[in-house]
Amino acid sequence: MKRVSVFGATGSIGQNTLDLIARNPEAYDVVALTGARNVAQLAADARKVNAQIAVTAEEALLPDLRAALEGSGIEAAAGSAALLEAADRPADWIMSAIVGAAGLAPGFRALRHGTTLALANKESLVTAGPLLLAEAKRHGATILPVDSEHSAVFQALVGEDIAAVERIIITASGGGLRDWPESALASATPEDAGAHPNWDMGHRITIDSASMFNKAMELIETKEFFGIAPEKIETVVHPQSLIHALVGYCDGALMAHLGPPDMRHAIGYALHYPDRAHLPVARLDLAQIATLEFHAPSDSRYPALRIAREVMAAGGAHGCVFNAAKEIALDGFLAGSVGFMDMSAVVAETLDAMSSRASLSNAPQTLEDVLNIDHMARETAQRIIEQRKAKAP
Ligand SMILES: NC(=O)C1=CN([C@@H]2O[C@H](COP(=O)(O)OP(=O)(O)OC[C@H]3O[C@@H](n4cnc5c(N)ncnc54)[C@H](OP(=O)(O)O)[C@@H]3O)[C@@H](O)[C@H]2O)C=CC1
Ligand SMILES: CC(=O)[C@@H](O)[C@H](O)COP(=O)(O)O
Ligand SMILES: [Mn+2]
Repeated sequence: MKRVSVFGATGSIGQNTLDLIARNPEAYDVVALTGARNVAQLAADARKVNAQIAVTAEEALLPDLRAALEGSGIEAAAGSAALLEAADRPADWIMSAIVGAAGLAPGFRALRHGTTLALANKESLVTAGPLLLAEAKRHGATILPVDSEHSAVFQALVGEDIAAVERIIITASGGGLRDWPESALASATPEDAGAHPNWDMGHRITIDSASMFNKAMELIETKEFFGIAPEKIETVVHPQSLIHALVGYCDGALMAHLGPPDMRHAIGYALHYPDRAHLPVARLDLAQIATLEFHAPSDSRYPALRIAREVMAAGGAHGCVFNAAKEIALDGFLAGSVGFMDMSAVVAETLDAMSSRASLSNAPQTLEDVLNIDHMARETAQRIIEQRKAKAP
């Protein structure tokens, strides 16, 4: 039996992962499930898959989790130390699907044990890519990409020499506001931006799709994970989200990965890797689809893409600042204190402010370094939001 743990089990990726695991219960021994606020779901899933332990990130919710697990024999725990302890529990395969930089430390910890880390948490690579990959190498651990575009690239690279890659193209749906006139975007609300045209995902990544911060993160994720020069990484708007990525080789061949917009494909690929197994995803009917469209993303509509290019060029700790500032700007948007188009301004101003205060040119050497820079960037972004509010008419 494969010993598996799911971090972020109550979220969109976590639920899709558990769907695959629950379809084949005799194949898996579930070690740990983690969540945060949704302890009812966490406890129900822990019972369903007979997990050893359920952990909520929210210490105050431990009594609720204990009550929900009463009589099951399943351990309950809470808080950040408990998340790390869960990552220390022996497992062959661990899904990293906590949202935000909060997912970095548990995933990083799990690598110590030489496990296979299925990485949905893109923030880990944006924030600390080189450190994470080095930690995996040090301990003989494997990181498998789960983000749909990166899983697609990974699959298009099987049997190929990375040196023969001329370009990588990751596709973008254009997000929930793609049909809005650009002049109206400034007034978009979280509700407007929170409906994705193709994918059913968590609220934060759905809004990041609308602003293209999701694609901006994915450009950086591509650079970090595949070690490809930024100028070889492109994005193209593809409204159907059926081609997830393409890899272009030096002979002009372009290998595309197609599939329905269902994350159980990328999760299942990582779960069964290096084998392929039957997965319960729809099969594409190309004659029915008939048309696949593509167009270049507009620079003025999606400033996040330009910022990501600057971050990739600058390297060092800029990705960490970029992600932290983006998380704070998104919090502000959700709270109504930052406009939709102002999120990119907050991120750009935070990068400017941090560059003048401290040298970001060196890659962080330890997890503590990363967490310190992340903390500083969050404070800086928060201050910039306050200053912008004070200046607003
Ligand atoms: N959804 C998708 O299809 C895709 C997602 N990703 C990436 O995967 C990750 C997860 O995304 P998604 O599943 O959509 O997100 P969701 O918001 O649906 O789920 C997030 C999960 O993280 C938990 N969580 C939230 N905050 C914390 C915290 N501070 N500490 C510990 N756990 C926490 C949540 O718990 P609770 O709900 O109990 O509060 C939940 O289990 C993100 O990094 C995202 O960018 C990548 C590609 C596709
Ligand atoms: C499913 C997945 O991988 C998401 O990251 C997806 O890419 C979001 O869609 P867009 O960012 O293309 O709108
Ligand atoms: Mn993606």
